[in-house]
Amino acid sequence: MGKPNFELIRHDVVERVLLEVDQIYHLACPASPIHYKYNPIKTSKTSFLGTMNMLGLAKRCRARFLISSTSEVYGDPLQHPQEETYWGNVNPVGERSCYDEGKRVAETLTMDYHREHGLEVRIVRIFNTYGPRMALDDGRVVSNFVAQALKNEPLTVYGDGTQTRSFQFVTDLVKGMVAVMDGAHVGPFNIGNPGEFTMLELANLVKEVVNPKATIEFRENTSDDPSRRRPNITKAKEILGWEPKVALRDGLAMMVQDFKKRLGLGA
Ligand SMILES: O=c1ccn([C@@H]2O[C@H](COP(=O)(O)OP(=O)(O)O[C@H]3OC[C@@H](O)[C@H](O)[C@H]3O)[C@@H](O)[C@H]2O)c(=O)[nH]1
Repeated sequence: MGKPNFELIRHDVVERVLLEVDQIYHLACPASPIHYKYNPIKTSKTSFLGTMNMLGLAKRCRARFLISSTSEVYGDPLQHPQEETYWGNVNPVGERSCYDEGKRVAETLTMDYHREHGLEVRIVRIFNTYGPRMALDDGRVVSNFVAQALKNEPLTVYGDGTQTRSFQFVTDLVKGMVAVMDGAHVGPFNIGNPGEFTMLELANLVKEVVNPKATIEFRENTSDDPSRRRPNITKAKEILGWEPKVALRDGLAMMVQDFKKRLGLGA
């Protein structure tokens, strides 16, 4: 921002756009379950038509194209931890499938442009990510718990809290994506932090780091919630020399500073 060669354009990727570019990081899509389920047909359109439009743009400019895919392509995984070679266990007719199947077809389109048109493409599968500047109403678990703990509200644990996730700090993700884009391999690459936690463990860690007086409230879980998730990152480590550096406890502390400011609680 403010740099002479920087241009910010607000545009819906579902509509075509003519730009001159060398590289495309195609990240456009709601990623929080409450947001992608809010308008599921639009989520599918964004994943399919949006990706097709961005691939068309990459083809016209001969630009290198990176698709931000997701750990959700593995669905409720029967393999644990998940390797890139795993084809996944996704419900095609469930409430999450607009996103899961949307990202799966986005990967398919990406590979077809690569095979049919020789386009240079890269695929990253992003695992749960958190960090400063997340929307306060994002709805994903880490930002929910941090905001709730700061506001002295109960931490809302969905289901019995035994489901697991592996959380990566945003700066690790950005470094991973750039390493994939600048590297020589198409992927797919899992980009995530293998440190795995149950939601109850996460709630207790947030209590410890943010507010020891916070309480926990159990809520009904959402449908098709994956029971466990953890990336195998051997491929990214060996091929790209990338691995995450920020531990959950340290990442949470950095997030708290930012959330405090934005909630008007003083840093
Ligand atoms: O307040 C909450 C929110 C969520 N949860 C639970 O926490 C777990 C994680 O839920 P989130 O909504 O943060 O994220 P999910 O893992 O379901 O989906 C995410 O996965 C990977 C990314 O690609 C996507 O950004 C997103 O779809 C789930 O088991 C959910 O039930 C809570 O216990 N309490």
